[in-house]
Amino acid sequence: MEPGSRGAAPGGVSVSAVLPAGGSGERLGGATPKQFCVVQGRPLVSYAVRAMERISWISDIIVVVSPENIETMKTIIEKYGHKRVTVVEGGITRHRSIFNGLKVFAENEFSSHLLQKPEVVIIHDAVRPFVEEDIVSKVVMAAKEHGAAGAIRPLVSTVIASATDGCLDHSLERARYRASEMPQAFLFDIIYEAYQQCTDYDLDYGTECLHLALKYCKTNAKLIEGTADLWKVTYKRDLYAAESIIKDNLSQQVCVITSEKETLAQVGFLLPESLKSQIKVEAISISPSKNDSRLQNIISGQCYNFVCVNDKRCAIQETQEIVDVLEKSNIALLCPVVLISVHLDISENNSFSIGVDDLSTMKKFARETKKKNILVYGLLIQYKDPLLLQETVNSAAALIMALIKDRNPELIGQLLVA
Ligand SMILES: Nc1ccn([C@@H]2O[C@H](COP(=O)(O)OP(=O)(O)OP(=O)(O)O)[C@@H](O)[C@H]2O)c(=O)n1
Ligand SMILES: O=P(O)(O)OC[C@@H](O)[C@@H](O)[C@@H](O)CO
Repeated sequence: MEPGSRGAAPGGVSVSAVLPAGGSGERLGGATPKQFCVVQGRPLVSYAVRAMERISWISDIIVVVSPENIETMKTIIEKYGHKRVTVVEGGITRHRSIFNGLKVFAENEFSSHLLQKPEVVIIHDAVRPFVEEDIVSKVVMAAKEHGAAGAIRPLVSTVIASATDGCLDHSLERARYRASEMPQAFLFDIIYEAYQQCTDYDLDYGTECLHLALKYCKTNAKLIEGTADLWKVTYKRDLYAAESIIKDNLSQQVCVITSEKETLAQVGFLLPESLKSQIKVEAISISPSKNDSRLQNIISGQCYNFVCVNDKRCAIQETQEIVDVLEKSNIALLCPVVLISVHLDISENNSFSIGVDDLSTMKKFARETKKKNILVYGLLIQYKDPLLLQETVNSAAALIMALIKDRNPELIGQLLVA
């Protein structure tokens, strides 16, 4: 559902979310706090915001950032068209940031306008980009019933306690314990009351919101088994892992576009067949016009990869028409789209030649299109002997999959040869 339209919250409760994003990311290193590190062209925080936006029954999304990042966050919201988002100033610790995020519903000193207090408030670290509606709904429903709820995951390592001499004192039976993850959710009044009663020690050294609800409101949170992708980006390896998962999510489907021309029909059939063993393929035979319903449906289905098979030496015109359709659809606003322009040379003597001018035209076109977050690559399929057609098409399919999976902006405008 598009952000902005309201759906029915689970159990009919009003729900809002607080995303703490005010940290400095010391453990990850680098000058940029991890929530603002760019992954596939977009800051990490934008993924968590988008995940909450997609949940239509979340009324307000509060992003809590450090004072020096307020403007950065507002720019991100503007650039990526995020809706229902309010930016609030964070504190020197995560608990203090979360508390500030909650205050915007209770005290109007923290925001230019007092937001409607929700019955249930979700708290979700902004550096946990992979959160789906299902787990959020389960946690919210459990919080409505129990007062508090949180996602948990099995421990990977055993928890041990060290003695003062630095040696093992004891270890915990791993099966009895779980890792506390996010999202968490609370009846607003419970978690707000808990934060109001917090000592400075709690606010400065605590790491667990569920504990605050228990300590100050005698509320035993309901624990909900979460999915493996709820992990938090903490170290550099986590950022690499997040990028890899996002690329994989973008590489699930490809649309192969060929025209009805006879010269293209064979490759236009063989190429999708060769790709089908590696990726979901939508093959359409059209001259891409702006209002072709099949192309529009494929784009609406969140397809981020397109292959355009042409028989012209430098088919920028056809590719430009697809770029126009993609740009109009806004699909590249949040994630880069891969567009591979396949040039077919099946002439007897391979007279088809791509000159320096063609290559520089393609590079120039690709550089311009990159500004629209569309990555254009060239691929030449040439063969003389019809018996080599299938082998050449298989090689082309392998190159197409490599370009889709890698989504490397440094290779835009280059011409690969199958
Ligand atoms: N003063 C703080 C500290 C942390 N957070 C947020 O709380 C979430 C989880 O905290 P953590 O992973 O510890 O983030 P950092 O504190 O930035 O990491 P580090 O401890 O490595 O500095 C992050 O989204 C972080 O931005 C926050 O809002 N305000
Ligand atoms: O301790 P950190 O600041 O790294 O991250 C906060 C985590 O402790 C927290 O997100 C979960 O344990 C759930 O409370």
